[in-house]
Parts: sequence; structure tokens; C-alpha cells
Amino acid sequence: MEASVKSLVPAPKPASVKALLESSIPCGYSNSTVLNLNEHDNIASETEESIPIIDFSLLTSSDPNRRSEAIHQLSQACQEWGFFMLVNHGVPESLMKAVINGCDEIFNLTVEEKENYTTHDIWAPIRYSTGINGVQNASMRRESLRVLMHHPFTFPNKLKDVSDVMREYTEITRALVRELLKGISKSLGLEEFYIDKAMDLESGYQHFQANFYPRCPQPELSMGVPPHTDYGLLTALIHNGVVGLEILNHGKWVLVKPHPNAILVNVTDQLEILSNGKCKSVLHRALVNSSVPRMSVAMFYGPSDDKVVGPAPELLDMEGRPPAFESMKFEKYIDLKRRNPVDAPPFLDQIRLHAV
Ligand SMILES: O=C(O)CCC(=O)C(=O)O
Ligand SMILES: [Fe+2]
Repeated sequence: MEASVKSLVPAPKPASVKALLESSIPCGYSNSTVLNLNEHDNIASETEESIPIIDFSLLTSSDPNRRSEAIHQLSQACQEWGFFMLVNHGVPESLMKAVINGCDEIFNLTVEEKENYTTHDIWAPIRYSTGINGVQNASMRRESLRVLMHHPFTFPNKLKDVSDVMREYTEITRALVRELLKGISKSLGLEEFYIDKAMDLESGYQHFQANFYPRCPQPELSMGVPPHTDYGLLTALIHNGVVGLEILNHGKWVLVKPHPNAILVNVTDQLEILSNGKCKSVLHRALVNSSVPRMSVAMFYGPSDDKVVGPAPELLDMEGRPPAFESMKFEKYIDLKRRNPVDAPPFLDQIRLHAV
């Protein structure tokens, strides 16, 4: 999650991984106000469909037929799943590994160092937190560090050994996401730079977030992150090969299986709004397990805070449909969404004007 929901209790001192594991916060916390324990039910079976795969090299192909086929697949993925695995993306495997390995340095910082980055200010360029907004209970068992990478690049000096790796990863994935948004614009019948220009992506934000999910002796009673959608336009995620992410598809939770060297991309709230509900910002959650800690790195991309986001007028004209969402400044959206209680219906549904 980029920005976070309103605190339910005052933020505790930041917990180290070890402290978290040994913490008095029980792993299974049966009276959690946030976690619906039945959420562990309704899992898709192994044989059910899996997340679409998009070949990035085809999206940028000079062969117009291959490109339009790839754009069609991208459109299906964004509209039916809201998630896809991106392969042949050109990000070197060694760089992806270095990013994940670099997270060890982040989570091995001392409690005092982490404390320097602990703040309730969701606009802070560097923000360390445990759980969500400092609320730690059985449904939010994770540590995370979120950093503004664009712009400016604010990766902590303290972590200078991994800073160059993170900068390289920031730039390469930024170009990748802008290319994807060209494909998505085209798939919506818009000019290929439509989203880039309308959202002024040059001045938009890119946040890095490293997540650490410690082991939990009773994973069935707990969760790393409860069901949520992300705020911006797109999110790109890599992880340390340990499964745990689940996405909601046709009412069933689908476990994301590792796909070698793939980057998992998901549509987020502002893209659903801009596309007038065609692209879907889908609920997802992270589970914990009893044997191996899990790590993930999310890159969040979005417009600048002062951008007013609403359904694209050109799309409404083209399709003769009314707007499915109200328009508002992105900073207002963030503020309202973070005040939405974790167990309330997704905020996006609350500003929906009618079903698409
Ligand atoms: O760790 C994961 O797999 C997902 C994290 C996530 O959804 C988020 O930070 O918004
Ligand atoms: Fe997320």
C-alpha cells in the first residue's frame, strides 16, 4: 500500500524483525477488528485459470500485427484481471536479484536507524513502518520502507551501498511503465501518449516500497497485508520467490505463483478512474507462512498530487457513456482513501457513480 489508512491506535515504536517475531502481538489474533478470518476461505483451485502473461517485447515490436495482438492481450488482462505477469521486459535478472538482496540491508538497519524514518506523515519522502501506519496486529504483519524515487530521488544516504542499484532499477522500470501506459492508452482507443500527457507523468511520482513479512507460526490466523487496492496508475512488483500474494478474481482468491524473472504489474485506482471503469483496480492481499520470510519490492507510479483525475472525456465521447466516477485532485483522493477504515468497502467503490 502506498499511503496508509488512518491509525486505529497510536503508532508503537518500530519493531525490528526479531522483535516482531518475538513480539507479544500474537500471530493469530482472534478478535482482530480488521482481519476477517473467513477471508482465508474461497481460494481458487490449482486448476483454475492463472494470471495472464504479457510479452513486453511484442508490445514494442516493429511488426504492427504482433504489436496490436500484444495490445489486445494487455487490454484483456487489464479489464478482466487487473493484473499481469510481464515477461521479456529487458530488466536484467541480475538487477532484479540485486534489488531484492538490497532489501536485506534495509531490514538489517538497527531499530534506532529505522526510528529515524518512522513518521505518521504519509507525504514524507522516506517512511518506515510496521503494519499499516504503525498499526500492528495479526492482519498486518510486515515491516516496510517506502521511498520517493521520482522526483527527487530520496533514497537514504545511510543505504549508499544499494542506492545505485535502486536508482538503476527506478529508471529502467519507469521507462517500462511509461511504455505500458502507451499500450494501455492505445488499447482504450486513445492516442498512445494520452495517459502520459493527461497525467503529466514527467512530474508524477514513483515510490519504492520494500516489504518484509516475517514467519508466523499460525499463518492461517494472520496476514501480511489485508485486502486492498493501490492508489496510483500502475504498480510493478518483484519478490524473493516465496509465494504469498493473492489476488481476487471472480470472487475467488488466486495465489500468484512465481514465474521466472517476471515482473507482476497491476492496474491501480487512478487508472480505473481514468479508463471510466474499463481497467480494473483489483483487491489483493499478502499472506504469511510459518517457514520462510517473504520479501517483496513494489514500485508505485502515479500522477502528481495536484492532478485532477476523472474519466477521460475523449473516452466518454467515443463511447457515449456517462462518467462512472467523480473527478477529484489526486491528493484529495489519497486523503479520503486513507481515512477509509481497513474493513470498509474499497474506497473506489464509494466514489463510483454507477456500475460499468
Ligand atoms: O508484498 C506483496 O506481494 C504485495 C504488497 C502490496 O500489495 C502493497 O504493498 O501494496
Ligand atoms: Fe498493494
